[in-house]
Amino acid sequence: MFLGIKYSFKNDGMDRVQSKKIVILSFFCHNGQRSLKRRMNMSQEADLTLHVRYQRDKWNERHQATPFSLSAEAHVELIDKLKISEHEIRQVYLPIASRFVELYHHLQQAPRTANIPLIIGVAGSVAGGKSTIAQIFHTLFEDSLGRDSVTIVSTDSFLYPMKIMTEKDILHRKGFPESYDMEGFVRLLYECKSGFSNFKVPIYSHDTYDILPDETLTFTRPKMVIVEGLNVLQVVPVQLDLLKRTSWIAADFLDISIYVDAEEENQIIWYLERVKRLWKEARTNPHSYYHQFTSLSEEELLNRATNVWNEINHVNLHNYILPSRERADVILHKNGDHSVTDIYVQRKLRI
Ligand SMILES: Nc1ncnc2c1ncn2[C@@H]1O[C@H](COP(=O)(O)OP(=O)(O)OP(=O)(O)O)[C@@H](O)[C@H]1O
Ligand SMILES: CC(C)(CO)[C@@H](O)C(=O)NCCC(=O)O
Repeated sequence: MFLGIKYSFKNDGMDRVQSKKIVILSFFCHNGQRSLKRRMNMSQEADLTLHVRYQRDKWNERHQATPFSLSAEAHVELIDKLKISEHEIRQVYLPIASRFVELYHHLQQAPRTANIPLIIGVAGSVAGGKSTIAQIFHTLFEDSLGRDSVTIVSTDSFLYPMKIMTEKDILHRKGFPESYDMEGFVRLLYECKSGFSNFKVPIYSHDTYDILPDETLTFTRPKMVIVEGLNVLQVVPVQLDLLKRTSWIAADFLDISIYVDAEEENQIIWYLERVKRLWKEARTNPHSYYHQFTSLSEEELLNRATNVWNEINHVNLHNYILPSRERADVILHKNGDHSVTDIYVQRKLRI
């Protein structure tokens, strides 16, 4: 095992990031800029000039004067249910969410973009916190735009079912580009941006480790769509039936993208915590993929999961996920306790 990481690995609190490409609204820029180069190795430096880094205290100074409201329902959802601190919501997520909502309203005013959903991509590592951050934004957006106006789609919905992955002999590459129906995913984004009304996507379950055979997510006329997944910013060109001459990637259809970043040591801890939770729940659920491991001791389970991380998720992180980070408009770097320490924003205005 090249990492040799044990479950007891502690967060060392270090942060690092790099990046590239265009962005958003003026409020993100100027204050608190600092070169990232000091923190990067040589091979990454070429891309660093495209992002501006805001350390958390600078970010807070910048946004503390702006009044942001949070309804009682959103408060319950975020603070009581998701267990995100009010501090974190007010200081980090609300300022970003309110600008995305402004952008949505702005686009609604132009006939060309009216009634077309805003699509926000959330990328990052396995167990890095993508779906939690997608959930935070979902709650904040619906607080402004109304209930059932925002949909989260996970790209895991486009993983090939386990049966097909077994036939193709790619189970050991689950989460790698070839394990997804990328054409299906990109087609969904294309249809959202073309003004289609009704959508239907498969559902993936971490419990069964597979696509659920009889369930689908349906949604109609969303105002915003949050697509979260480790491959949202990857360059996997596909051709669509209606637009045969051009190759498309998912990022072609995103209005804004966020990369959720953290030290790998922390990601492994979060991953192992999730595996342990699924394993405990599997004791009373024979349908769970983790039921087959309930005879293992906790140490055996965590050793097995560490191997899975090292052999699959670590390789995926370094070969395919991290190389897409530079493409993100906003990079949120999290500490071991999930608090955001740095916000990196692309300099170029996208829209
Ligand atoms: N901001 C946060 N505050 C507290 N806990 C969090 C936060 N973000 C994530 N977590 C915890 O970290 C773990 C992984 O988070 P999450 O499921 O959101 O990751 P993910 O990137 O969507 O994973 P995957 O893509 O593999 O499904 C979960 O146990 C979640 O509860
Ligand atoms: C479903 C994905 C690909 C992403 O969420 C991931 O959780 C996964 O299952 N990776 C394969 C290796 C593993 O963690 O079991």
